[in-house]
Amino acid sequence: MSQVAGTSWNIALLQTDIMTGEPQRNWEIMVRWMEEAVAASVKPDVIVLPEMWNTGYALSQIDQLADIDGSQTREWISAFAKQHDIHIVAGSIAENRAGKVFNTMIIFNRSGEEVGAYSKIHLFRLMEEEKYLTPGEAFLSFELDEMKAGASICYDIRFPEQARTLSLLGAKILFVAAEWPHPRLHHWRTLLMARAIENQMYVVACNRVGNTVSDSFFGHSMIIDPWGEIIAEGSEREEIVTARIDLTLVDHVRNKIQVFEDRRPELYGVGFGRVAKVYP
Ligand SMILES: O=C(O)CCC(=O)C(=O)O
Repeated sequence: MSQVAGTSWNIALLQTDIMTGEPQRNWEIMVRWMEEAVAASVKPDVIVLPEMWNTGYALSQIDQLADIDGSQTREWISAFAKQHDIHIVAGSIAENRAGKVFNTMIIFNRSGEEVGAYSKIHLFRLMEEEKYLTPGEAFLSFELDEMKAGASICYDIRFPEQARTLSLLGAKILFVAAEWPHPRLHHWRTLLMARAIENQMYVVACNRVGNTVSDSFFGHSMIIDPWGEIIAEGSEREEIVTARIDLTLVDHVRNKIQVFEDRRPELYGVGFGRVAKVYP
């Protein structure tokens, strides 16, 4: 049974494998995982899916495989959220909008209403995303149970400006969908912890597992509290990673160490900061 809306949530991260280039099969697999998550003895308030779970990194065929306007995904996920009375941060999907393909996270509330959509703004050149995908142009802050949250996709977490901007807009929790591969596990864990500590917010990150011809994805989905403590972490296999989070902890941490009051934005940013001395 859900606790008081907006203060305490049970989270379930669906740390699944993804079949490259098989959207129908991926939907069938994902719906089984979602059904397993909602049937658990502790029913989740929020379930989170990984990045590009409809197609995987089938980039050379992505314009044919991407969901047109995300309409099929929207119909399916909205119906599931409403039927099961849960919020769904639907990872991200390849979405074809007027012939351009975006890597888009879509979020639905318990009533099945879409409360936000965010297209990845930082495309990852190491996987040639910029050759096949179009970047989004805006951050996304959204609300679930009147609690402000922010959206982030994989490579985005290397850019602290995004999470900082979202927390300045009021976000108390950052949802991250990822397909983050070996050998950069150390980066994944460190960056997620840093985003939680510096912004004094929950970071809830779902990463896929499994292999493609070129990459091996390590899972290690994580739920990190605003002190930077890891309260749940996945293995390298398919599983549902769960934890209960108390969102009132965010205000407690922000009152204890007043990072947001102590910021000096007038000194930040190249061209804005005053450099006292330059050596040599
Ligand atoms: O930044 C990284 O090391 C991984 C990023 C990534 O795999 C992605 O954005 O898809």
